[in-house]
Amino acid sequence: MEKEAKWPGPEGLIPVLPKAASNASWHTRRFLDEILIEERIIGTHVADLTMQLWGKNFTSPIMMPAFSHLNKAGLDHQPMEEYAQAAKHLGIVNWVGMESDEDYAKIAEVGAETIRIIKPFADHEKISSQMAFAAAHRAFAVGIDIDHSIGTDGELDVVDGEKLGTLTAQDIEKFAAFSRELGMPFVAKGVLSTQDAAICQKAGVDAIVVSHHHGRLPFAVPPAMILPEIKKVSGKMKVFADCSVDDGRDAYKLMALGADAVSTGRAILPGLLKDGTPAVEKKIRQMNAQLKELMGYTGVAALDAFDPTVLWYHGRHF
Ligand SMILES: Cc1cc2nc3c(=O)[nH]c(=O)nc-3n(C[C@H](O)[C@H](O)[C@H](O)COP(=O)(O)O)c2cc1C
Repeated sequence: MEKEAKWPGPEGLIPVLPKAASNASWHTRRFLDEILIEERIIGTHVADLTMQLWGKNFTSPIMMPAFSHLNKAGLDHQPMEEYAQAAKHLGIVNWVGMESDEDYAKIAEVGAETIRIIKPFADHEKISSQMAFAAAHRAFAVGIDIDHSIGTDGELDVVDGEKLGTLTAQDIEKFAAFSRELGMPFVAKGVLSTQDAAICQKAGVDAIVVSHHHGRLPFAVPPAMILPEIKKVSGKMKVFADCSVDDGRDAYKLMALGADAVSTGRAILPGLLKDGTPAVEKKIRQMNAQLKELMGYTGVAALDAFDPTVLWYHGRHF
C-alpha cells in the first residue's frame, strides 16, 4: 500500500509518492510485488554475490542511487558524503546525481568507486566540463540522466537555475566518445524503450540504466516489465535498473529479468537522513542477505547464473 511519505528539507526538494494513478512508482511497486518465484532447491549452493564491473571487484550487485541535493535538506550532517562512505565500507558501487563540481569533489574525496551522473544541460560545454572534472577526480564512470529534459509544465526543465535540454543520438555519440577519450565508461540513465536502448547501443554507450527516475514520466512502464525487451537490443552494453528496489527481493527479480546490477533509491532515504552511514550499511546488508537467500532457494550460485524461468506472473511463467 502506498503511504504518504514525509521527508525533511524544503518543500519539493525530495520527491515523495503522490497518490495518483499516473504515479509510475505506484505501478512499479505493484508490478514487482506480483512477480512470484518458484523453488529450485535440489543441489543448490550458498550464493556468491561478488560482481566484476569494468575491471573492478564489488561485493554485491546492489548499488547506491544517483541522489543529489541532500546536503541542502537543512540537516546537521552531510548525507551525500555519508552514503558514499557506506558504499566504500561495503565495497559496492556509488552513484552521484546533480552536484556542483565543488560539491562533487567533496563526495569523490570519500574514495568510493563513484559514477557521476550529469544533467542534460542545454549548455553542452557544461556537460563536457563536468565530465572532465569527474575524470580528474577519478570517477569510476560518468553519465547523463537523459530522461530529465521535459518538466511538469511540458517545457524544457530548469533545475537550480540551469536550463536543461534534449539530447539527440548524435549528442549521445559525442559524449560517449568524449568519455572514452577521458578513459571512463559512459552511462545513459533513464532508458525506458527498446528504441532508446538501440540508439544508445549504436552510439557506443557502455551502460544504460532502465529507469523512470522515480516517476518523472506519468504512467511510465515499470522497468521490470520492459527490461527483457530492452535486454534483447542492448548488445554489449551493461544493463542496470532502478526504481522501487526497496529490498533484496526486488533486486533478485530485476537481476532474473536481465539486469547486470541494480540501484536502490528512496528505500535508503529515511535511514540516511536520520542516522547517516550506519543506517545505510545496515539496510544494504539486509538487502544483500535477502538477495542471497532467494538465489540460494532458486539454484542461482552466482550473478551469471540468473534464470528468468523461475519467475511467475499471474499464474504463468514470466
Ligand atoms: C532526493 C533525490 C535526488 C535525486 N537526484 C537525481 C539526480 O540528480 N540525477 C539522477 O539521475 N537521478 C536522481 N534521482 C533519482 C534516482 O537516481 C533514482 O533513479 C530513483 O530515486 C529510483 O527510484 P526509487 O527512489 O523509487 O528507488 C534522485 C532521487 C532522489 C530521491
